[in-house]
Amino acid sequence: MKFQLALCQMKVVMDKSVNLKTAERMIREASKNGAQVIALPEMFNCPYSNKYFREYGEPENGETCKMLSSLAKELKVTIIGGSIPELAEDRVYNTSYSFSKDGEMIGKHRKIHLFDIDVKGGIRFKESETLTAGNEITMFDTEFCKIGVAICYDVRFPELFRKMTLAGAKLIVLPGAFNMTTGPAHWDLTMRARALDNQIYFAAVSPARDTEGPYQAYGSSCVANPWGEFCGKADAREAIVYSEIDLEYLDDIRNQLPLLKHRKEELY
Ligand SMILES: O=C(O)CCC(=O)C(=O)O
Repeated sequence: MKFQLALCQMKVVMDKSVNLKTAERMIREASKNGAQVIALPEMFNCPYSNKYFREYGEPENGETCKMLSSLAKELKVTIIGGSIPELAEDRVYNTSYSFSKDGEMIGKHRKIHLFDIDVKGGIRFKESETLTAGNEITMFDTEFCKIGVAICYDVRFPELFRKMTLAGAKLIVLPGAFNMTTGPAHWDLTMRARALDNQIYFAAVSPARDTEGPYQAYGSSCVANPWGEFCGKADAREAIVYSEIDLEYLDDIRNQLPLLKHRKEELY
C-alpha cells in the first residue's frame, strides 16, 4: 500500500482570513497534484505569539474546522489541520483537528508538552502563560494506515512516539514551528531520529519563514522515512512538500533490521 502525503508549508500572516485562504489554496493545489493526506502547520491561522492566541481562538467547530471539514469532503482527502488556538470554557489549547475524506472529525490533539524554555542568547518562550496542556495521545485509523498526531515541542519526548508505534501508527504527522535557535540545532536530527528509532514515516510541517512577522519559524518541513532518511524537504519558503508513503518499504525495513522485535522490555 502506497499513498501520497503533502505538507503545506504556508506563510502565516496577521490577517486570519488571509491565512484561511492560503490554507485552502494550498490544500486544493496539493489535492490536484494527487495528494491523499494533506497536512498544515502549527498555528496556521494565527501569528505564533502568546499575545494573539486568545484573540484568534475558536471553539471546536468554529470557522476553521468548518472550512477544513468541507474541503476534506469536497476533495475526498484526509486533512491533518495543523493546529489552531482552541477556546474551551475559559481556556486556550493548541489543538490539531483531523478530518476524514467524508469530512468527519477523526482526530483532535491538544498539544501535551507546552513550550516553556529559556535558551541563553537565543529564545525565551512561555506557552503556559496563555495555553493549557492537553493530556491525551492522538491516533486514528485511515484507509491507508494508523496515523498519530503530535504538536511541535511534543516531538522532544520520544516515549510518546514509541507508544504510538507500538499501538500501530505507521505515519506520524507533527505540525510544528521551531525557531531560529533550536531549529538549526535540532530540527533535522530530531525528526530523523523519531523516524529511525520507530521505523516509521515521520512528517513535520512548519509555517514558512516570515522575516517581517512576530515569530521567525525555521521552515524546513520534512518527511523522514523508516530508514531515517529524508524523502521530502522544504527550505524556508512557502512550498508544498510531496512524499510517497510506502508501507511495504516500512515492512521491509522492519524485516531487515528488526529493531522493534529486539527490544528487551523486561530490562527497561
Ligand atoms: O522544541 C523546540 O525547540 C521548539 C518548540 C516550539 O517551537 C513549539 O513547541 O512551539
